[in-house]
Amino acid sequence: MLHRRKTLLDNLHNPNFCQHFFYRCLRTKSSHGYGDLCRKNKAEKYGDDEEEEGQIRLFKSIGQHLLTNPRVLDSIVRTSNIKPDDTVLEIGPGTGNLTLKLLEAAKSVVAVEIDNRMAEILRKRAAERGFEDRLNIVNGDALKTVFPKFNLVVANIPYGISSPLLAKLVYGANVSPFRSATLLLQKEFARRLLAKPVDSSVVKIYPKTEIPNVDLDEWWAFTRTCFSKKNKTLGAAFKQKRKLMELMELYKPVGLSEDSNLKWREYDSNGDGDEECDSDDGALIMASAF
Ligand SMILES: C[S@@+](CC[C@H](N)C(=O)[O-])C[C@H]1O[C@@H](n2cnc3c(N)ncnc32)[C@H](O)[C@@H]1O
Repeated sequence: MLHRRKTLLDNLHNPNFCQHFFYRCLRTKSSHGYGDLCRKNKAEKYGDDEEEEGQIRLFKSIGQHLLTNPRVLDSIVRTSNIKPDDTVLEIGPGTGNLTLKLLEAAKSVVAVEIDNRMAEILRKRAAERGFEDRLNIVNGDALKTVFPKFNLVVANIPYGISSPLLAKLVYGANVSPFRSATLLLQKEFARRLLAKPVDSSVVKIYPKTEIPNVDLDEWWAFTRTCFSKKNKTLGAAFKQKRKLMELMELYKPVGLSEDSNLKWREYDSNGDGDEECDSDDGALIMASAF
């Protein structure tokens, strides 16, 4: 299992690994002409940050921004390099603007959508185009659902779950190996993921062929400890006594000597107190370090 998970690791720092593409005009107003479904119930469920777009209510709290620019949609599909025998996983298909394009190119599409209004619209649109037999709609939370088999990922993913979703794709148990993942990300997230300024928010991730010889659980604990506070450099983190003690705890099983323990303690310049944990940054660093 560990071996299989490691084959999914992405070298996101390698310039040949990630490609950046267009970023302007990625999100435009939608006008699907579908009815205003379940407005009251959804507003209660997702909070009051709804926004009317066309005739369907969108909820910013679950990242509902629909992509309607055909040029952008076509570019994403081109970038994905879909082959006729591919099964594509799309997370957050919304009303299906991208899904229908994917279905034109792929053998089949697995679409995981949390909002049953969107899932219904997608189902209807796919049936109108005769695609229903090649579309598997999973109506549920992508973070909790076990994905059916797929071999390629293409998605305009919901911003709010970008980090845990990426971690699930890369490290998740029961996640199929995939050839690449073409993801439309929030620009700020793409910048953090690649650890450099970006002028695009579409990234293409390729699974790594060489597997780093590390224990992923140890690595995860290490990165969480190092990057547990937003906007703090490693240098600043390592000056904290509490942080050093956490690292010492992590290293105990591999037999760090007492001497090095003492040396580390000498770096404790101010030893300030407790910190909040930002697992989002931890997950990102964990993914990008490979
Ligand atoms: C940025 S929109 C993209 C919609 C569509 N793919 C497009 O490009 O027009 C994100 C979609 O993800 C869905 N979504 C949000 N959170 C989700 C989750 N946890 N699991 C599955 N889908 C989710 C939203 O309902 C929304 O349809």
